[in-house]
Amino acid sequence: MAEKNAASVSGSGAKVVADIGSQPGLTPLDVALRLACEQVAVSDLIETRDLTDCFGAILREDVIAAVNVPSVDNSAMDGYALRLADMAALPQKGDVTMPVAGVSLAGHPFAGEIPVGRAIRIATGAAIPAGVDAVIIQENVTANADESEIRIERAAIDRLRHGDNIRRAGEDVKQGMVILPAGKRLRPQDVAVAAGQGRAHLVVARPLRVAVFSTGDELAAQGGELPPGGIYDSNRFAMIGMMRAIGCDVTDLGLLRDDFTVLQTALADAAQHHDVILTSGGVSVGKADLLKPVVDSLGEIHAWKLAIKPGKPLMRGRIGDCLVLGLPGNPVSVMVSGLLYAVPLLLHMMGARNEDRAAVRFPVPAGFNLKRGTGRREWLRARLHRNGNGQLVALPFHSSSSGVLSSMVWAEGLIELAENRGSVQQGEIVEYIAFAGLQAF
Ligand SMILES: Nc1nc2c(c(=O)[nH]1)N[C@H]1C(S)=C(S)[C@@H](COP(=O)(O)OP(=O)(O)OC[C@H]3O[C@@H](n4cnc5c(N)ncnc54)[C@H](O)[C@@H]3O)O[C@H]1N2
Ligand code: MOO
Repeated sequence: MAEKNAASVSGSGAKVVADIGSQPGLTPLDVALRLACEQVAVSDLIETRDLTDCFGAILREDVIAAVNVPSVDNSAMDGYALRLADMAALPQKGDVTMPVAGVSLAGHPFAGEIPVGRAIRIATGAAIPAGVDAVIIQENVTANADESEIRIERAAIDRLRHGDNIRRAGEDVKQGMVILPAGKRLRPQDVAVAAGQGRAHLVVARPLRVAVFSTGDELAAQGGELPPGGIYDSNRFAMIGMMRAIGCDVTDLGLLRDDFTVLQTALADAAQHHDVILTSGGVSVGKADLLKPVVDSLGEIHAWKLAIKPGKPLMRGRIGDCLVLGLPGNPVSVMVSGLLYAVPLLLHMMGARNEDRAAVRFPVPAGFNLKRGTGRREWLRARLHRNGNGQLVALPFHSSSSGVLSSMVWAEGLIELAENRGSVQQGEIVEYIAFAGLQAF
């Protein structure tokens, strides 16, 4: 029956039915993210920032080149600017000598046209005088003591071609072109290219205000005693780190007990002052898993349970205008669902372009065997390893438990196994996602 294989996700009155293959009740990640991006609006909050504060921000304007870069033809090397016609007029055998008519330095151009039969001493970045066809590097030239005359090696003359060592105006950036499109997450080179246009400010997304807290009666705060059976809260730090890495303005709301009223009061208050609430724990089906009923009592639940491993019980809801993301409590689940669901969704809210969210993924042979059923997309904590034949293979951590946070410390990336992927045999190709390619690392 079609119903059995369909996940139904309701939100804002909309009912969406997704085909989820062999995991009834679970929504595949791609579907869940697409629905979330449709239902959660791109924030219209933008701000103008000094260039030096723009690193990592999401650009919210198209940056159009105001000037050509370089602004004029200039020399790529230190040497001598020449006319090719003069070279042709010289004796065609042996080294040649030529008088030097002047100097062109960066910021101090030679005025006027190059005189016939003469060279101009030129520095890297200096404007090419009118009439010049090529620059010969100084290593191929010997100047006399007062640099009034040069001797040019024959081999260098024979090699010289029109345009040699000349960088043309607009060769790098042409005036009028979109040099940075809106939605780009600004890396050092992006900010630098804007600086090259003389821009002192850019319009970027205002950081989302994200409230973060961990839930669970077993949790203890750092610096305090660890009660019997207790566990120090680690998830909050993983969440804060991931949110800061994508430029969010994070409020650390600490630990909350598994108590309906405590959670309700804290969430209601946080929703007033934040764009997003990000929590860990309490989203599964246990007696103390109160997050869903609490969010339901204050707003709406839009999605629950994804066809992913780890991270299955992830919840998305809303309290007023505040997005609520309830990540599952297991420490690896927090990180994996945070990196692959929360981070892309929040980047979408800040206006990031799709392409910028693509992780660095590449196919690698498996260096392992794995028995596996199908249904959920799964990520194994992994590393790349060069085997005895010099071949790069992906190796998973020895435990796939979502409680083993140290596996994330060991790992340098994730092996992704698609929903319909069966068992893996050594040597078969698997998808590897490098942490370095994920936005929050
Ligand atoms: N009967 C079922 N039980 C469970 C299911 C299920 O479908 N049926 N799903 C499992 C999956 S998958 C996950 S993931 C967990 C998630 O449950 P919760 O979100 O309710 O998380 P908790 O129960 O609160 O905690 C799970 C685990 O993680 C530890 N934890 C929690 N918070 C932190 C923290 N801040 N720092 C460090 N460690 C934390 C907690 O002590 C638990 O060990 O549910 C499964 N159960
Ligand atoms: O997300 Mo749960 O961690 O699939 O174990």
